[in-house]
Amino acid sequence: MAFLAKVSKALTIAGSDCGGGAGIQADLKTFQELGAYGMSVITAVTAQNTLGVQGVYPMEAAAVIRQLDSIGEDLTPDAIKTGMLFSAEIIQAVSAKVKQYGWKNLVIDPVMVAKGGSSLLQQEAIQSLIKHLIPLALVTTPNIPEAELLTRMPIRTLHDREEAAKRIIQMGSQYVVIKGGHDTGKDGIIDLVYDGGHFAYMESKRIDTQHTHGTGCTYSAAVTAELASGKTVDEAVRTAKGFIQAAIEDQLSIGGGHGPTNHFAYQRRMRGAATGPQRFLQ
Ligand SMILES: Nc1ncnc2c1ncn2[C@@H]1O[C@H](COP(=O)(O)OP(=O)(O)OP(=O)(O)O)[C@@H](O)[C@H]1O
Ligand SMILES: Cc1ncc(COP(=O)(O)O)c(N)n1
Repeated sequence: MAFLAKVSKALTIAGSDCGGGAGIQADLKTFQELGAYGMSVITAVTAQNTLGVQGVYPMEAAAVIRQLDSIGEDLTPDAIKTGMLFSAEIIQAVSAKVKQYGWKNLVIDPVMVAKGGSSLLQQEAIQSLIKHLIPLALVTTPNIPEAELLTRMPIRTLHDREEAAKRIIQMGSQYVVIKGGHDTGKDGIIDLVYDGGHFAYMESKRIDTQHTHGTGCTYSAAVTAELASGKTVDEAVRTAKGFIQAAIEDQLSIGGGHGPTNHFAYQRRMRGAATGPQRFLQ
């Protein structure tokens, strides 16, 4: 008799990045590397590469709803993440389906603006995110500018960040991670993790590189893959930090601008680095 292997399943609801560094593509690569079966619901197609975003083509809400139903009618994700959602209409559709199917372990990466400055979320959709989606979240993972827009407060100090984290918990998310990638003031980076009870500070050294396209997508996808396999939030954010640190450190030579992170790096290190895709590049 054939042996049917059980595998954890992770779903990403996000935009496509044809250049492969961010969005759906970064998420699926990260799921695969961390052992989760990856599924995707596409909210928008973007034309982008390491030089910037050349086009944004949102899906009709009906197409997003149909994809969500195809997942919900047959497949039960063990964890879900959202990335680029683009409009209030899509956010409301996603929130309704998460509730309808009773999906748990929702990670929200509140993607708003691409590194090059292109808008990936309509301004008026921010309120929708706060009202409809964040109350369903297990973990919300804004970067500093996103946390400022969600909370409408400037974030300059660590104390400001703690205050912003409290406000995001009040919106209904069970955990919040305010990522420190945009904090230019110091040599080190601190990701602040808050569960409504106590603050944890995940510190790492800042890697001096321009190849950080898709760091937020990759980080939140790693959290999602770990939650899908039954890890706690504390365990998941720790592994995700290791995953993104390796992915930024072991730079790939791809494109002429802000290159993608290295999704192979974490597992390659785990295997002892002797084998793996990078050897073909040397
Ligand atoms: N230069 C860096 N060196 C080390 N870690 C970094 C660096 N930049 C970002 N990170 C880490 O990458 C993760 C994502 O953080 P970041 O603040 O870049 O998210 P983001 O801005 O949402 O990403 P994106 O630009 O892809 O949307 C965090 O864990 C952060 O600490
Ligand atoms: C489809 C999609 N989703 C998310 C991002 C954010 O990533 P970054 O801020 O690194 O450009 C992106 N550029 N494209």
